[in-house]
Amino acid sequence: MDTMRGTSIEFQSITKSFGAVKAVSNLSFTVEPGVVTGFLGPNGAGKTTTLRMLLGLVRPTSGTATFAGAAYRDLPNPLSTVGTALEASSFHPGRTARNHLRVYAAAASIPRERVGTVLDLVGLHDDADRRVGGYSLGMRQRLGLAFALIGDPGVLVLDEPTNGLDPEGIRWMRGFLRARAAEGRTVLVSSHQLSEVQQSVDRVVIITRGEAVYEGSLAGLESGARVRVSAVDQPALALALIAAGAEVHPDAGVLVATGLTADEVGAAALAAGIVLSLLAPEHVGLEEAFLGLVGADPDPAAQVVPTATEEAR
Ligand SMILES: Nc1ncnc2c1ncn2[C@@H]1O[C@H](COP(=O)(O)OP(=O)(O)OP(=O)(O)O)[C@@H](O)[C@H]1O
Repeated sequence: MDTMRGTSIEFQSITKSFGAVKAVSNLSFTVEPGVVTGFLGPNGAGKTTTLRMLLGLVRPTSGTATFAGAAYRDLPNPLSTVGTALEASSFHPGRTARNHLRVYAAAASIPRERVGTVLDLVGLHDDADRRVGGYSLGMRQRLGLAFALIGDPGVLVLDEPTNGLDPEGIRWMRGFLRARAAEGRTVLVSSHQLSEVQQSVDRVVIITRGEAVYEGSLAGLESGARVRVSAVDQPALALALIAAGAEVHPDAGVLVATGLTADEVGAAALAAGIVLSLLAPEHVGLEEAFLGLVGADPDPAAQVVPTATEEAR
């Protein structure tokens, strides 16, 4: 089904400082329609600030965030172009989901029938006439999605939609996001936990401390990992790999190179006339690759005493 074509989202050198705090620093990436893009980073990385700039809620210090070239405030029909999930806490506990949505639809001149359609879409049909105060967190998240969809927008921008969901809720969200992307919509979803979105997303943009550290497929995140390599003349090998753009550190008598594929490591050694005695790409799990990028150590014991490099960051 390709009934709805979302626009692309473009972030160009977007930067936001709050006084001395640089929340987002020179961030550039594009989000395409038809796929789910994960926007990942640890707490405080700058995800919410970036999304708020996109939605015109925070003014960038510099740079732009646009929908096919138009800033949010310049969209002729924002609700039918971009849907955003409201914070679960912003619902009035004494009112029903249907009532919330009807008020919202009326205010935006959206036909009343659309309320039933979105309640069905998010699976809240049977609970639509209950007070929101009695809703579980998962039901509130679904209500947030119903709001996002009310104007039938081509773009969905969702801040941490899986936050606090149980595994069943996460599984449901995965199917929901994938279905919206399969309809041709642009889906951008933020999370601080890779594991919560890894089966929902096609592409990821990873930021930490306001800066992008990875943009691409999940497979690329996993494979762009580490290569164990060795030669008789280890110092010459290290120099050749560093010159080719790798980061290199010794480990158990061999070198561990990051930033190059095994093929690139082999080619760099060959070009320098170095005969290798070992060339082994190392399998790194997704979570470990993610944590490696965002600066956390997957081994909790290793976090107790920060290393010199961590302190220097
Ligand atoms: N209004 C503000 N005033 C001052 N500092 C702010 C403001 N909003 C965000 N920050 C700071 O900017 C940085 C990025 O925050 P942001 O909320 O964008 O991160 P995040 O990636 O969304 O984190 P989380 O996953 O915890 O929501 C943090 O250091 C935060 O303290």
